[in-house]
Amino acid sequence: MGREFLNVFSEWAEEYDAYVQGKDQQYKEVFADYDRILEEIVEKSSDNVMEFGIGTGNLTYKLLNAEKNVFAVEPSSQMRELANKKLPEHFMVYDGDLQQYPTPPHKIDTIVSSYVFHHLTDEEKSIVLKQYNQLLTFGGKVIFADTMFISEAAYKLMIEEAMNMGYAELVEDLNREHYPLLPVVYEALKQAGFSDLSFRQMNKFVWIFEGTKMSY
Ligand SMILES: C[S@@+](CC[C@H](N)C(=O)[O-])C[C@H]1O[C@@H](n2cnc3c(N)ncnc32)[C@H](O)[C@@H]1O
Repeated sequence: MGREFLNVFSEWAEEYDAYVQGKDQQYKEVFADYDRILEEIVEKSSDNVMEFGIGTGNLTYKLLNAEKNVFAVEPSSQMRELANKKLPEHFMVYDGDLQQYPTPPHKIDTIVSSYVFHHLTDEEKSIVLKQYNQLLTFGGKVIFADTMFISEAAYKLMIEEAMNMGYAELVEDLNREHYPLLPVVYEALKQAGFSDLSFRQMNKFVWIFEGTKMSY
């Protein structure tokens, strides 16, 4: 699992930046306030950041501009190629994913991702959050932005709404991938040893959640 959706992104890579800027009506609301979402992650981040699933490098770019030290991981070679064009010449983007990644060369006090966590099943999410807790320095944070739903009913309603709008691609996406429920993520974060948990809704689909490592 984990890399099961990779071909979607390899095919989507060239057009991805147009989507996040609202090119496709079906995904307009998913990417509403995209830049503000990334900027909020940057504001919350400390100096030594690990980023998963960097895509074309939009969040990485903002993190580097804010003078963060970034260890960037992305499994799609097409996405890595596009990110390399956007990012500074000698910046390395590593081949890796949410579950398997190279060891960071420096300590990590913040782990971030945007629009990525739903590639894992709930069980896999729980496992990796425990690993991230181990990876982080004391007081370190996990800060993820992704599509999430407050309940199963809210998830179903969103699929129904997309169906009524005739958004076949979005309906297929919502049915295929593992968009989590907030209470499930809350419990997984707690079980993984994170405290000071917070969830903030950024648009109709996307929330940013945050947890702090307060014990070893
Ligand atoms: C919707 S894009 C988000 C890209 C970028 N983070 C952004 O906010 O624009 C999802 C990215 O996650 C990557 N991805 C897919 N499966 C993954 C996995 N298991 N672990 C890490 N990244 C994954 C894809 O290749 C793609 O670049």
